[in-house]
Amino acid sequence: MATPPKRPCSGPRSPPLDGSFSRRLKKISIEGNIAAGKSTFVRLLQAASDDWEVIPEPIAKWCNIQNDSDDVYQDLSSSQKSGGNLLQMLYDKPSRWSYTFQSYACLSRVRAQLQSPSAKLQQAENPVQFYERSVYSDRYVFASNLFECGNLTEAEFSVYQDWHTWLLNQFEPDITLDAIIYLRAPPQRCMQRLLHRGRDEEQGIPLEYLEQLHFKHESWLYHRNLR
Ligand SMILES: Nc1ncnc2c1ncn2[C@@H]1O[C@H](COP(=O)(O)OP(=O)(O)OP(=O)(O)O)[C@@H](O)[C@H]1O
Ligand SMILES: Nc1nc(=O)c2ncn([C@H]3C[C@H](O)[C@@H](CO)O3)c2[nH]1
Repeated sequence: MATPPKRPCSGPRSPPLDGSFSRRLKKISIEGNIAAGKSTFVRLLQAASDDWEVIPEPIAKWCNIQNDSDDVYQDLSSSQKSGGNLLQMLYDKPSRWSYTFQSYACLSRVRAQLQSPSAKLQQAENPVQFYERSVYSDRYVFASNLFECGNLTEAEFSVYQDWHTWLLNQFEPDITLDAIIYLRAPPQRCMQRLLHRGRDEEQGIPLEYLEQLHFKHESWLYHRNLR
């Protein structure tokens, strides 16, 4: 059977944006440790200007809310509807679920970073899309940390890195960020906020994990190139 021709990668499912809008649109990710305050901060950004649009981290998708009347549930793929709570599975048994979780988290971040601006944003003079985390923290913070802790094997991490590099090359320049805002918070403070927030899946997270993630954020954002 003949191989189908390669589809153009920039926005295959969305109408093309006009060139002047694409040039004006800025893409910024908000990075930080667990419970550093990213969701709180992006909610403030959303309310601050009509020119700003927020794309939240799709945690509801990872937790698979089992409610047919819920908009988020309607948006889940059929494989995920029967897939359980991936975030819970990750925290319960990281050596089994890290590769699966990391692949799915990254896929949802690629989708998020390629999301078409809303109709309202397309009218904006200085449009900005803010993302809660990015394909970069997925790799340089979370996947890298899971590998260093032995929860991703060498083979899994190298397969992950291979398709991550390939995917980003395919979607360049649409996926490229203009800036990163890092919310720096000491791990102890993140721990207090996390316990106070009380999300079920995260109840067993030890301080040591937050310290590892803190170190990964710092070394990634201060000592490495972003690509
Ligand atoms: N600047 C702040 N000062 C004090 N408390 C805060 C601040 N920002 C957020 N919080 C509180 O800390 C908790 C965690 O905040 P939030 O959910 O915004 O973190 P997050 O970075 O989005 O977490 P996650 O990494 O899990 O997505 C919440 O209970 C929130 O109300
Ligand atoms: N392992 C791992 N990889 C990721 O890319 C990732 N992104 C977010 N998270 C976890 C942190 C919070 O508990 C919760 C909400 O941010 O989800 C992740 N965990």
